[in-house]
Amino acid sequence: MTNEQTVEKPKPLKRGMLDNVLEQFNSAADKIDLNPNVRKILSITNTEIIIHFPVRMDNGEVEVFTGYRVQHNNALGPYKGGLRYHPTVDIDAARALAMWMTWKTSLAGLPYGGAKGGIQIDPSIYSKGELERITRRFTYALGENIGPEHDIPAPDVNTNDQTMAWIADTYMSTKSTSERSKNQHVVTGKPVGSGGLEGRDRATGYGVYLTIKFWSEKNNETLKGKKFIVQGFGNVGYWAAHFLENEGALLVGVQDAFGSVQNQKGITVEDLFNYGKANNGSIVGFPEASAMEGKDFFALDCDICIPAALGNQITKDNARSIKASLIAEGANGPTDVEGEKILIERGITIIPDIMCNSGGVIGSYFEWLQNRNGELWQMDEILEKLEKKLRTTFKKVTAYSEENNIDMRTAAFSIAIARIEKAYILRGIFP
Ligand SMILES: NC(=O)C1=CN([C@@H]2O[C@H](COP(=O)(O)OP(=O)(O)OC[C@H]3O[C@@H](n4cnc5c(N)ncnc54)[C@H](OP(=O)(O)O)[C@@H]3O)[C@@H](O)[C@H]2O)C=CC1
Ligand SMILES: O=C(O)CCC(=O)C(=O)O
Repeated sequence: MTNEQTVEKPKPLKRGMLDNVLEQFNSAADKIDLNPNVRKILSITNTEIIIHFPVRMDNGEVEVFTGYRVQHNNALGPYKGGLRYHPTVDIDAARALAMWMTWKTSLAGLPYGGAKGGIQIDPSIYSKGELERITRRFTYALGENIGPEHDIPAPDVNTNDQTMAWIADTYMSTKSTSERSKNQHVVTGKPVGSGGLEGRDRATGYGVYLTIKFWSEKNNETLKGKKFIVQGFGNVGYWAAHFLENEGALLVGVQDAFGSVQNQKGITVEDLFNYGKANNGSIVGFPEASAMEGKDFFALDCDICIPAALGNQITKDNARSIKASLIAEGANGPTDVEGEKILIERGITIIPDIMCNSGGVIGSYFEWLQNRNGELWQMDEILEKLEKKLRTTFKKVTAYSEENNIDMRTAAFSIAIARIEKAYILRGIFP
């Protein structure tokens, strides 16, 4: 008798965001023949912080949370990037998102490097008081790993101006009285009444809209009457939809974490926003639209598709069914490498995340400067400056893409990486 054992077959490894960002990086690095030493440095993160910290809950019990901050690279300036509160936050997600920040800040010509972090948590199950204590404890535990001239967090998924105000307050309270106000720019995305920038709330979505507008102008098209869908109706998705609607485009489908709705005759952005506010943040049941299966969402009939939620949403499983001719990546890493290959084969244009959603970090830079210089900027001048900066980047990326006959993502990565390479070489470290 043989002693048979059931051998479990190894499960296929699921491609993660880190695989994607590294593949995107390597593909651009090959194209520009990146200095091999710089390639080694940029392939890995500089610092990775994992913190387990205890917080007392409303019921008196103590829960231990896990927070992350990954600092990828700071060759061009202090680390910069958001904090995400979501169950999917882990070390690999933080690494990938930190790398995207490095390319994003470099591409935008900002004096920053890249970082990202957050807490592995479903914030919807905690009270506001608990979230405040969690945020303050996390900030305290991060200590001098963040700082206004060292690493400057900002909002991301499930964090907002209130979260940033708690972080700023906690961080500043660790300084001597005379030093406190000098440290306000330890975070950006703060409330306007507390060191925040007019317009930072809409900066990312405004930037998404602008890059779509620039693309239409370049192709002698107008946005009027163009149909668009948005995955994620939070900060980025809502504001992008708001500005597109103002320009005459028609929102025909929205998906959030709870469900998906569609109406080919159009969904009024403000009505959906108000419905969501009154409905615990969910769009489900919105009376001016019909519910639909989430799996069919990206196959909706439309001209423009805006993924503005999480990473890895457009993959080989749904890329063939996409009807839009333009994908504007509001989210970070929404299209995986396999999905992207299919989209490119099909002639679908992608405005890559590191350009498309860079309005947020550009707005953050303005806030940081405002705080640093003791100034107060007005909304009009801020949006104007933002547009100017994004237009410059857009022109550079499209020109590079055309000259080298490559897609916009590879062009954007190439420009971003070359700027960092130049900084290293100018310092004389790697001749
Ligand atoms: N905030 C910023 O300034 C910037 C953000 N980004 C990126 O934009 C994206 C969105 O961020 P932001 O708008 O700030 O985050 P928010 O938390 O404000 O909104 C996130 C939205 O995504 C939805 N969502 C979450 N999970 C899913 C899912 N599985 N399927 C469909 N929808 C889902 C949420 O739905 P629900 O409300 O139901 O949970 C919510 O509508 C992220 O990728 C972020 O990294 C990029 C640059 C800057
Ligand atoms: O505003 C910032 O500093 C960064 C925002 C962010 O996290 C992002 O661009 O992905």
